[in-house]
Amino acid sequence: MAAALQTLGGGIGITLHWIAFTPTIEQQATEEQKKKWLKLAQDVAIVGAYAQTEMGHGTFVRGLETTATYDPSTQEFVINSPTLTSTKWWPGGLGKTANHATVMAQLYTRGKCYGPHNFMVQIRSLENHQPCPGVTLGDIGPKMESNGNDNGFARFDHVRIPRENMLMKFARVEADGTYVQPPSSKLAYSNMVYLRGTFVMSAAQALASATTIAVRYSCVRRQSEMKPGEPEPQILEYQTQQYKLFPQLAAAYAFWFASWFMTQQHGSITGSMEKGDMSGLAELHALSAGLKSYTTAVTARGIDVCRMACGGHGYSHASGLPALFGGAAALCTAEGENTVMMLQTARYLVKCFAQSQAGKRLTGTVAYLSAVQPSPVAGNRNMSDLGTLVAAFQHRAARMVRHAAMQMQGEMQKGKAREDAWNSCSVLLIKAAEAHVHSFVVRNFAETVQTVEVDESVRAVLTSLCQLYSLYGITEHAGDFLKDGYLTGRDIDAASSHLSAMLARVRPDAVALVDAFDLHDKILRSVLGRYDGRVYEHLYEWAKKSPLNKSEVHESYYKYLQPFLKSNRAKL
Ligand SMILES: CCCCCCCCCCCCCCCCCCCCCCCCCCCCCC(=O)SCCNC(=O)CCNC(=O)[C@H](O)C(C)(C)COP(=O)(O)OP(=O)(O)OC[C@H]1O[C@@H](n2cnc3c(N)ncnc32)[C@H](O)[C@@H]1OP(=O)(O)O
Ligand SMILES: Cc1cc2nc3c(=O)[nH]c(=O)nc-3n(C[C@H](O)[C@H](O)[C@H](O)COP(=O)(O)OP(=O)(O)OC[C@H]3O[C@@H](n4cnc5c(N)ncnc54)[C@H](O)[C@@H]3O)c2cc1C
Repeated sequence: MAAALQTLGGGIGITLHWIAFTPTIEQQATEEQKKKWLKLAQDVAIVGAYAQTEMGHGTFVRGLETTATYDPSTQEFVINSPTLTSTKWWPGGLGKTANHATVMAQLYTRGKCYGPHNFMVQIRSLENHQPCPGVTLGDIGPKMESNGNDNGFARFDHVRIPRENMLMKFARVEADGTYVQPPSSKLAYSNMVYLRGTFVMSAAQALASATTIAVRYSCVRRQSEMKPGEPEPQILEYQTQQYKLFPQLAAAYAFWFASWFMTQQHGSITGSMEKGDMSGLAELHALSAGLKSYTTAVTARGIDVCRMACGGHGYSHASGLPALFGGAAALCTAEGENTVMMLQTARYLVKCFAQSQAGKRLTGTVAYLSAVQPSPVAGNRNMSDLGTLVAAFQHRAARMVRHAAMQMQGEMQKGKAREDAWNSCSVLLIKAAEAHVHSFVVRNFAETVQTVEVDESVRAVLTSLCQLYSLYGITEHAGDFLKDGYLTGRDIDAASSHLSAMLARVRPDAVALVDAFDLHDKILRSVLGRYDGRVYEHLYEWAKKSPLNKSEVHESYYKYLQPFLKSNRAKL
């Protein structure tokens, strides 16, 4: 259903109905409210948007300007857009598709502001789809990609909704206007944590798609001479092509396994939260924010590497790679801009470091921060051993977290306010948080390949892929590992030569590794990545369908070129 609506063409966007609007009802509505709206949403009897971001604020949720003011005399909330910058801006489906929206607004009752909360607002008539009274709607215009989705704007002119339309699972407003606190003010943000977790899977899927296209095409494409007089080789025989593609292929698997962990963590922690135990929320937020930021950034860069590895045809929309890149680029900004998200993870790491310094034993994804010894023990390490590689990444992350936190402490000891010290160390903090997430992805990848129930021959291939991913990370960030002598130059050279060996070892399984994603041609939508490998015939057919080829001489010749040529010839 969703796919059908999605492919209806321009102006229809139902993605956010499924990934944001409906989950918000599931996570933030009371049982009573779920009875009223959840089935309607699940059956697409209503279509919703998740309207949080405004023209003036996306990152800083506490700065949102839309207001929801409680009127006890009518037991209604008045939803209002007081300024131009309070206009809701970007929500998917808001422009032309949705007839409902969960609107994030500053809640006012009895003259006091209680911060951002979610409200269910009907925005279009269920009869004729016209905007409801007081609601102004529209599309925000063409974007980098995903132009089939009507990301829209909305303004509210004192729109009245019943008190019961405030999503009240966590916080409540009683009939007399009394505000009842939630167990944590951040529970209103819970759906963002959920969505960020799903972005990790989207990143894996996007990178899986891009590597499928590029690896298959690299087996079809033959170019140049490796040895004089020999036939042109498949471009995948070039080590440079393997160096471009196989780390992205390994990352797709690494991120897919990380998304398994994220899904499991989200389920178990939200399960505990349902029973009132909020203790896991902070780590869940930090992990989802960091993984979302890290995986989407690596994926966007990786898709562009795949695009470039396909030469000119990679730049054509026939490849499917520009569209994938545009989508992945959106994942870097949406649902929490990547820098801001990684800073959230850094904030959590600095807190955990301080607790560890105070003697607390750390657990979960930060346990290694307490265990790692500051003084490195140099020596000839076995750079093909997964345990050695995981330990190297954890040492690097622990060192960088410690360094950033100590730098910040130093700034504050010089008299800087905490916020100023934070800002002046934020580049170090970002790098430390990235190293932390990278070490988590490596450890999780290694643990998964060692425990996942597969045939031993498959385990061997996945182990090679994990070694390749880890060795690539070490050689790409060699300076971080060399800095305190934990790894030596010899170790880095060993890592580099093992990486070359891994490229050669993965080569025979490369096509099987992408075929394992089982991405149908209809999903891949790529002439270059076709399962049957008949690229050139279908590239020609694809080109012939270009709108410009509808006429042999395009109308622009008569309008512009012909007069221009004539006038130039007349001057000769
Ligand atoms: C191997 C692979 C196999 C593959 C198999 C293939 C299968 C087949 C699949 C098919 C494949 C097909 C290919 C698919 C390709 C897909 C890729 C293309 C997709 C393209 C789609 C385009 C994108 C569409 C979707 C877009 C959806 C976007 C929706 C939105 O954007 S909604 C709006 C999102 N907005 C935000 O996120 C706002 C961000 N800002 C904030 O969250 C907050 O403002 C803040 C930055 C966190 C700051 O908040 P505060 O100021 O309040 O907090 P402060 O920093 O002061 O901290 C206070 C304490 O609060 C804690 N805290 C903060 N937030 C949270 C929280 N959420 N939860 C808990 N706690 C929180 C914080 O930690 C502080 O705590 P303290 O330190 O203890 O004090
Ligand atoms: C394709 C797409 C779909 C979207 N769908 C939805 C949707 O359905 N619903 C919805 O509500 N929103 C949606 N959004 C909006 C999205 O959530 C916001 O764009 C996103 O949260 C980023 O906020 P912003 O645009 O205000 O960026 P800004 O925060 O203005 O970012 C600009 C720059 O400022 C920097 N910056 C900001 N704050 C800090 C800080 N504290 N420290 C350091 N640097 C900082 C950022 O790192 C960035 O470099 C969508 C966006 C896109 C692109």
